[in-house]
Amino acid sequence: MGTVMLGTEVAKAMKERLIQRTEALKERGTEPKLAILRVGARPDDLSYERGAKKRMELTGIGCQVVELPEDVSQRELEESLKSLNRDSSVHGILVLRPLPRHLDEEPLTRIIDPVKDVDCMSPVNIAKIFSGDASGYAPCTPEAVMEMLDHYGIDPKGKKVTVIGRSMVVGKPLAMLLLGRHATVTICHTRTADLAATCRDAEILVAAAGKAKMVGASMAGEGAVVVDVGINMDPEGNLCGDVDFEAVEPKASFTSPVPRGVGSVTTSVLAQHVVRAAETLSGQKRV
Ligand SMILES: Nc1nc(=O)c2c([nH]1)NC[C@@H]1CN(c3ccc(C(=O)N[C@@H](CCC(=O)O)C(=O)O)cc3)C=[N+]21
Repeated sequence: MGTVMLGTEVAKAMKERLIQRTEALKERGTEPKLAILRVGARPDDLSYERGAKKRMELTGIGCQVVELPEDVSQRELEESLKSLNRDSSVHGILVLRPLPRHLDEEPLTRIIDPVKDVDCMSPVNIAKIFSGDASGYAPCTPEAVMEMLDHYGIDPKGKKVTVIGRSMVVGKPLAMLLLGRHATVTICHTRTADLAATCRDAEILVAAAGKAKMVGASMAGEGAVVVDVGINMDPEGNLCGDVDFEAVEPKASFTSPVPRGVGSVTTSVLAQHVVRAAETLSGQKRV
């Protein structure tokens, strides 16, 4: 029986540090604030927004929601983002994605101020993550995986790590963050020849494929660390991960569940990025 890695433990450890930084900002006259830009009302967006608002409140960070109608025009959406860029009371901007199909995300990635881009939409931040420039912001979910590994004392250095999934939101940035910590990273995807063997060979396995319970016991090595990043709905409509937790947990040394795993750390990383942006924008850069 290994250790179950709970997001609440990680979030609790991060919270105290974040409150101190937020208080220090307020003492110097800066009220850190996140703006969430939402188009329409997708259940996934609303769920994340609720968690983000609650987390900001717990850490003393302001949170403003800008809700635009589902049929908003591209021009209006871009104008809305530009006004958040210009608003000096806003330090972090989160554009909930994916956007409705009639909208083009690409121009937004170039409009958003990279210093306020706390969820890594901008090519500037993507390039920084690629080049290992710590002044950039990684997407919150991959950074939540790193926070979880650190909290449980799992050092990726020199470890064989397999990441299932190569999305720009999780798989690819996560591989870069792991590489930055000297892991030996293999990225698996739909064209990988022998997925099960590649997963079994990993000392740390991260599932970010978006396929409910695709990782069974035959895909986890004995004593491996298994991190589940999946956010799926099972046939009964409950949130579930990419990992079959019951089958894998008995073999693994550490396992993160869904819900109550990485997902519940993501908003703490978001809060950390807003605080860092406020420190940068108010000239109170941390040493
Ligand atoms: N730019 C952008 N970045 C995102 O990161 C992003 C997004 N847009 N759009 C929506 C999706 C969805 N998403 C979730 C993350 C965590 C939980 C989460 O906290 N899940 C809890 C359970 C919550 C529950 O039970 O409802 C858990 O895993 O323990 C949910 C949803 C991030 N998203």
